[in-house]
Amino acid sequence: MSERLWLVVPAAGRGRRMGGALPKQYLALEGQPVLAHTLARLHQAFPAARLCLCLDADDAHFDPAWVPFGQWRRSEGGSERADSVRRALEAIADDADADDWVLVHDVARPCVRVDDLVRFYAALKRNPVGGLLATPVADTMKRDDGRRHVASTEPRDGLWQAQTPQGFRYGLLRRALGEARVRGGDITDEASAVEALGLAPLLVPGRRDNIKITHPEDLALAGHILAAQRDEPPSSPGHLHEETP
Ligand SMILES: Nc1ccn([C@@H]2O[C@H](COP(=O)(O)OP(=O)(O)OP(=O)(O)O)[C@@H](O)[C@H]2O)c(=O)n1
Ligand SMILES: C[C@](O)(CO)[C@H](O)COP(=O)(O)O
Repeated sequence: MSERLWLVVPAAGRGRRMGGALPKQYLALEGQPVLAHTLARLHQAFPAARLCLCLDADDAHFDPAWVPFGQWRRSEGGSERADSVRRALEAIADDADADDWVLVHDVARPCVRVDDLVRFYAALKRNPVGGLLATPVADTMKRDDGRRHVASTEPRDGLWQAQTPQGFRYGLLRRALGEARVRGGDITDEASAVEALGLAPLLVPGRRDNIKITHPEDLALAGHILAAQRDEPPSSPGHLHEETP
């Protein structure tokens, strides 16, 4: 059987840093819930992919009308993001092959560009380990002394900010997240679980407008980004970083 593409969208977070009663994936962004924007972008890039959407078991806000995919299923979220993704991989186990690609994309990143999604997937195919969209750190980095005073200025050379999607073969990702669970500790993205196996995921240069809506001010920012992206000429390079060698 030929390899297939699965999209896993963790959408079971409570949005504690955002605050408010409604989880951030259901907040209105340009007249639509954040979740609908994110799924629409993924569908534009990968219309034939199979989607697994991680939702909280008690989610009272989700509407299946927001899902544009023909083939999709929902899985139950876990207590942490990694648990939600792990459960999604279990939920597709009957149909997924070890060599299938799985792209994991936060529901809270609705501004990801369709051309970056397509470019990212193409880049993955050139790297057996898989990889992630990321941007080089652009600010001067300070370490604090625990009391909000600067202890040191840290070199930023070689530092990248991890984004999503992060993409790996199904078999590798399932093993990596399974072993991470046994080891314990905090895994905030898929790549770190794969790194712990001694492998080196590819850093695919992304763009800084693929923000994660985390804090209250991010929602307005996402609205401005979507509006600006709409007004861009189709061939605009945006703030794309050079491809790494
Ligand atoms: N148990 C969890 C926690 C997070 N997520 C998802 O993982 C992504 C990134 O997480 P984050 O921004 O931390 O979202 P929240 O957990 O909702 O936010 P917070 O940490 O502020 O509570 C989001 O798409 C979120 O819905 C998830 O599916 N299951
Ligand atoms: C996966 C991620 O979006 C990459 O930046 C991020 O690690 C999620 O982290 P969070 O602390 O759970 O928001």
